[in-house]
Amino acid sequence: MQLDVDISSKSYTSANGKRQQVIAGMTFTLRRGEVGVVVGPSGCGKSTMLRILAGLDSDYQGKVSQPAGARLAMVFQEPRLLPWRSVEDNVRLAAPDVAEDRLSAIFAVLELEGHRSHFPGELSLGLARRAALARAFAVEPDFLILDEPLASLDDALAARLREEIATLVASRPMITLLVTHSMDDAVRLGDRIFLLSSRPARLLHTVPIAVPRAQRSNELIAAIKADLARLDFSVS
Ligand SMILES: Nc1ncnc2c1ncn2[C@@H]1O[C@H](COP(=O)(O)OP(=O)(O)OP(=O)(O)O)[C@@H](O)[C@H]1O
Repeated sequence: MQLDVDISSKSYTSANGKRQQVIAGMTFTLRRGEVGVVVGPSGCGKSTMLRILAGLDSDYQGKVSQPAGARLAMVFQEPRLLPWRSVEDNVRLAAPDVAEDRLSAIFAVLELEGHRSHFPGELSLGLARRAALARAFAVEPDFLILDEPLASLDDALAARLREEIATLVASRPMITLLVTHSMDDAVRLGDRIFLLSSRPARLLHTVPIAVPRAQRSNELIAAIKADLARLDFSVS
């Protein structure tokens, strides 16, 4: 089971009728069990790429082969929860067949047990993100897409949520693709890092990280980040 991506071009037509190219070339493969992390400057076309990979946008040049029969879950930048449903109902509606013990395990990992009956309007951004993640994992996806799941959280909460994502990713073999602005998140979570250029996005470097996630010491992470800093690449 693998995801094959070969996008040669993607353009939008703006309100004034001008065509704007957003993606200029991206070819990569992700296999089952792998976490791919996409890093690129703001506005370069990352969310656009994720929408294409999720099958939400077919207006591009190239070819994307999702794994046959793969169940997809996507967590958007803004947690899209149904406001009139509790956290637990949001999850159950997306995953009506989820087993009780699996549901409890997911809520426990994400520290949501005490929030099952809360409504989205009562949640902080961090909690809402975790609820959206719980919903994605309850679906038991084969292909998981996460669009900046740790953005605008404070450092301590982002670090905890990153650990929680790593635990969940380890709990089932799937293809995971995550977008982030943080090289630290990329090096801590990724098996392969895809570094994109500014708009129109082009894949500049693919950086594999061979050491298993659980064995990455702070020293190793710092060394990999130092190596990455030597590449011709900037996220700003
Ligand atoms: N539906 C659309 N119609 C026209 N232009 C769009 C549309 N969606 C995105 N764009 C433009 O495409 C470019 C890339 O947007 P996209 O959201 O993919 O970037 P991004 O890398 O995810 O940005 P960020 O890091 O800020 O989240 C931007 O210039 C944006 O304005």
